[in-house]
Amino acid sequence: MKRDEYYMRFAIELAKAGIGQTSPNPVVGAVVVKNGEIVGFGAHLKAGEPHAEVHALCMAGEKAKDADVYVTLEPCSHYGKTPPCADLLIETGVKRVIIATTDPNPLVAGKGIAKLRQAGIEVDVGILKQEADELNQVFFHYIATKTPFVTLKYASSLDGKIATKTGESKWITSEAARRDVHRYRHLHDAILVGVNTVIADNPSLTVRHVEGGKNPIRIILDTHLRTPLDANVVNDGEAETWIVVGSGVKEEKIAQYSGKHVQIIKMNQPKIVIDELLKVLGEKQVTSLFVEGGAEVHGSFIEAKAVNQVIAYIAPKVIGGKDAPAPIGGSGFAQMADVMNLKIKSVETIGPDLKIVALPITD
Ligand SMILES: Nc1c(/N=C/[C@H](O)[C@H](O)[C@H](O)COP(=O)(O)O)[nH]c(=O)[nH]c1=O
Ligand SMILES: Nc1c(N[C@@H]2O[C@H](COP(=O)(O)O)[C@@H](O)[C@H]2O)[nH]c(=O)[nH]c1=O
Ligand SMILES: [Zn+2]
Repeated sequence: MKRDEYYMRFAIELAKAGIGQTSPNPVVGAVVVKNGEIVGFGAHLKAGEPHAEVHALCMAGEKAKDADVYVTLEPCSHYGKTPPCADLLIETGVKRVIIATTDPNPLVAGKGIAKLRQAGIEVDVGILKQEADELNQVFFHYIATKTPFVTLKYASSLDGKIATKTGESKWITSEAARRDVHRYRHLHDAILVGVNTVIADNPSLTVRHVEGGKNPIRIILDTHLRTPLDANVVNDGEAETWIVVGSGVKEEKIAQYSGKHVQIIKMNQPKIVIDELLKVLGEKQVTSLFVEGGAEVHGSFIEAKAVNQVIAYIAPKVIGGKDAPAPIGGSGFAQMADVMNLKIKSVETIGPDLKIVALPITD
């Protein structure tokens, strides 16, 4: 068993090579071992390209016959954009397949394991399952719900303010914390802010502090289409930009943005309903959504119970003032019995700031 964990840990490390670039696929790592020697390994790097097992078996060549193969996710058994790995493992004549976790994709979900066993291959499941599941929390959520995994992020002062009473907010957190935020932007398919943030901050919402970072799709919640025509997000062409508006917005108003680098998404209700929005984004293959505020948007996602992860950056500063805004707007919960409960997943310092990651407790 110890050897199995050793090789699976290596496969998990390999899987991380694809983090942030395999969407809408999961990240997967694979290691081929023969007579106690690693003879091949691989990771899935991009949707549509070969799967981890294919890379690993290709590297192993002849040595893959009668070998042990460690995979962090159940080998696929269907023809997606690539042929099924289970069939390749069988054709190759491997002896044993060790799997960390099953694949909830209805097209796979146990069929890969069944196929291998029917072919007489020994299959062990569950080695380092916890660590392997952690890698693909976004993929597992998306496959199950067809809506994006939502991370809500805010930066506040020690006394819980996201700006001064005059609306100033540059900067609350440090350069180091903001770099960390850019890493999350790179990892996400899309980033979302409300039109008030666009009006107040004129943000670019791009990834600048990360080498080779990819810019997520920029989504602006803007019920009445108030996004300034000269805003960065509308003019810089740096990233795909969608403005989500309510059904009451007039076509001639939408026409004003026709020459801009934006796509207007008109919902079928006057107000933007978060659950509807998430379905629309899921249909557009947005598997992960980074909600960066402001307070009203955060309030609407919390009230819709549409948050899967909260990341709070707390700066050792005191802004004060009853009129200075707090991170979560909206009407809020009246009774303590109704508040949103979370479990703290991690607390760390980044530069002078604190970073807390918390996961909502779904009863
Ligand atoms: N004001 C702060 C933040 N403010 C975040 C704003 O909502 C908005 O996303 C930024 O102004 C966008 O800037 P950019 O041009 O996209 O880099 N976020 C932070 O993490 N720390 C802060 O101090
Ligand atoms: N990336 C990955 C798997 N991904 C599985 O296959 C599906 C994508 O198939 P395709 O469209 O052909 O790329 C994806 O939804 C997930 O269920 N499976 C594996 O055996 N190994 C891999 O490395
Ligand atoms: Zn596969």
